[in-house]
Amino acid sequence: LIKTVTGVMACGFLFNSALNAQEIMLQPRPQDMKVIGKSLTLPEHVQLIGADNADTDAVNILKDLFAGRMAKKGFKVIIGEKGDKAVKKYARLVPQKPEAYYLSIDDKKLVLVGSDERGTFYGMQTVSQLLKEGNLPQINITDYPDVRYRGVVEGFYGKPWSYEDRVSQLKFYGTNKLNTYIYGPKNDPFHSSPNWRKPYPQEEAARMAELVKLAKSNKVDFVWAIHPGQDIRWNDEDRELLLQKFGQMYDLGIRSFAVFFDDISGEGTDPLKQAELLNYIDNQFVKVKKDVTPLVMCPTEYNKSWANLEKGYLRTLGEKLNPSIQIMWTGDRVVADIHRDGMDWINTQIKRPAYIWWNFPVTDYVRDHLLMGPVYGNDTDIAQTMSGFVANPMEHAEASKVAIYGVADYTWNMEKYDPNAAWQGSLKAIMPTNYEALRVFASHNSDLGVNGHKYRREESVIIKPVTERFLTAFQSESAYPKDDFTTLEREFKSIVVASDILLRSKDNDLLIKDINPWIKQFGLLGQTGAAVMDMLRDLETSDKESFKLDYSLVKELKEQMFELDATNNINPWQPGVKVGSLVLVPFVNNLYAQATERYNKQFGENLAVVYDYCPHTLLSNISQVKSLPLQLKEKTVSLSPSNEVIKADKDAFITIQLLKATKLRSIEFNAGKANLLQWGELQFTTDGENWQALACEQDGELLKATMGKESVKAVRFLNKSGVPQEFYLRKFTLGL
Ligand SMILES: CC1=[NH+][C@H]2[C@@H](O1)O[C@H](CO)[C@@H](O)[C@@H]2O
Repeated sequence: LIKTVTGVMACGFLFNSALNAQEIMLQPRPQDMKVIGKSLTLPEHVQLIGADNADTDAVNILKDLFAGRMAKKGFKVIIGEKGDKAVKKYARLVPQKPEAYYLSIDDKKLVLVGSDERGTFYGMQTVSQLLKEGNLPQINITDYPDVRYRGVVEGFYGKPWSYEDRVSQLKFYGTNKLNTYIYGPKNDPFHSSPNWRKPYPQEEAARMAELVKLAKSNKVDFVWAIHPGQDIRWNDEDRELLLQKFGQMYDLGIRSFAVFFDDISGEGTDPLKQAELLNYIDNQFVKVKKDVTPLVMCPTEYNKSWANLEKGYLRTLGEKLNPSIQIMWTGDRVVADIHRDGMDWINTQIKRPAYIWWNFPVTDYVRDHLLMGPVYGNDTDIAQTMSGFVANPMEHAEASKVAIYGVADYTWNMEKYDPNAAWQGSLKAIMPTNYEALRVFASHNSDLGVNGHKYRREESVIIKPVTERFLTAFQSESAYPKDDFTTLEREFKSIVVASDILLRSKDNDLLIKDINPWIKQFGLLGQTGAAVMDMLRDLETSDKESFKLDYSLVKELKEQMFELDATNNINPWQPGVKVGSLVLVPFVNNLYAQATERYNKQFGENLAVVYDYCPHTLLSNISQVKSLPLQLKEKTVSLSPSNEVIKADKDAFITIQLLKATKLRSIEFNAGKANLLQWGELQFTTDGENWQALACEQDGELLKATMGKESVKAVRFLNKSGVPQEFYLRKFTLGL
């Protein structure tokens, strides 16, 4: 033993057990990594070489990592960018690509060479991850990003992120090698019409300048976007006002700019005018300033389902826009995964690689849901077809990190992207201690529910087949498999435990505070499910008394869930707090109803059988509308509003049809247009056949029908102008 220890001590290190490449999980996954020897303990003394010329942010991280170990002589740490003298010997090993690096660690030295400053910084992020275990693997890494611009576009409707949110985000991007943050919150009045013309108030401007500085030290381009299209006038005055605003943002430190023309109607949608304005900005501002990155724009036709090829909007932009201007694209639809054929199509139209705006995990059209599942569904052989890939997140910043982490892995090394590995890594990153509780929560909160974009995600993947098999068995009166019963019961109990742990977790206060209502709702769902399983056990043992108790408990818990849903996250779009909506909630509701029916039959009782679903129907011939969900509350049925511009052809209609004719308390409709009644009409029918106009009073853009005494079977809004119309679907609500 002595000999062995003496042997390894010879080179001044204690060798730990050799890690093999698989055990070393790095985020994002590097392009090429080779373990070349056993891990080393941290050297006592570290001798820095090249630090004066190397990237400052990288050197700062290095000094933190090896704090207290700096010395004149010792383990060599050689750091620099290609071209620096200190790393001359290794320069040829660094890939000739932006943000690339070469990292080599052996028992004598650590060498880190960046193809540029970002490369060195990213290499240092990797060193920081390698040191996490408190030792140094002997390793060779050659690494670089697949996609040029990678990150996030804060481009959603709803409550913009807070300053604290953004600070946490920018640091997260630095750690995960994301280099782009596009600031474009739809509800920031100084981003969008009409106040895009105005400078930020002093206080807000100062905060923005702070964020820009933080972005810089995390190697993130802070891209400030403007959204002028809804009221821009194509004249010199507005053009100069826009340049002035960019100038003010430049003075705050902004060096990257974007112009969004999405979700607008009217004059601002003219592609020729848009191109002229953008080229003017490019020539008079971007090219003149010299330190500003290429201009980014979001087109009005930002997805293939809205492309009007005869009008040639996209082709015009492709032909007219300066080649360096990046054109954003959400894919085949507003919310869609990105595929090769779609990329080939758009790149041909716009004569450049598209800059992807991926509308995930944004939930501004399903605000009652959280999307915390894996990032998956995008092709992994399309890195060369895009210039950028930014994700549009939820208004819940911390919760969005699950998806952002996945996007960081996907865009850095696309071919080797593994959705599940990235998903687990993200959960560990945002909640290191209570990872398991968060995994349970996130695995059942990943689908959107029924929505206008028809975009769905997997949810409760492991337990889904068990619930289906179990329910089928129960319905067919055959004995359900005992181990399925146990599996389900355990799942519901693990949900209760996970919820309790998360509510008290100290891992990530921002996250727990932000999604608190969903965690509470999740705990109630777990309790409800466990109580329904108890009802089944009572049926098995013919224990009437216990059954009635468990039945009442479930009824009470469901009312608590309803109450929590009705009093949290209230908003005019999709209010409330939904959890496990794809698999667990329908399963629990169905089983509860079926067990009650079984009980009534078995004991000749008549406990109320409650099914939860919306019995009313939405009918429409507008493709953007017909898949929207109806929301049923105690006293109202509403159509889920939409953020986009609705294009309604002549004779377009939107109908809410009730299960049976009912006297209505109120009918309200808001299309975001004051001139609505010039081209549209609110109508009702008592028999589903004959329609009559509703007398309405107009309060701004809101239409309120005066109610008659008839029982109404359906209400519809009709475009009776004989020509296509554009409007917003802000509200369509019937008071029952
Ligand atoms: C490019 C684009 N603009 C809109 C649209 O996509 O839909 C997103 C999801 O609703 C919304 O957040 C965004 O502001």
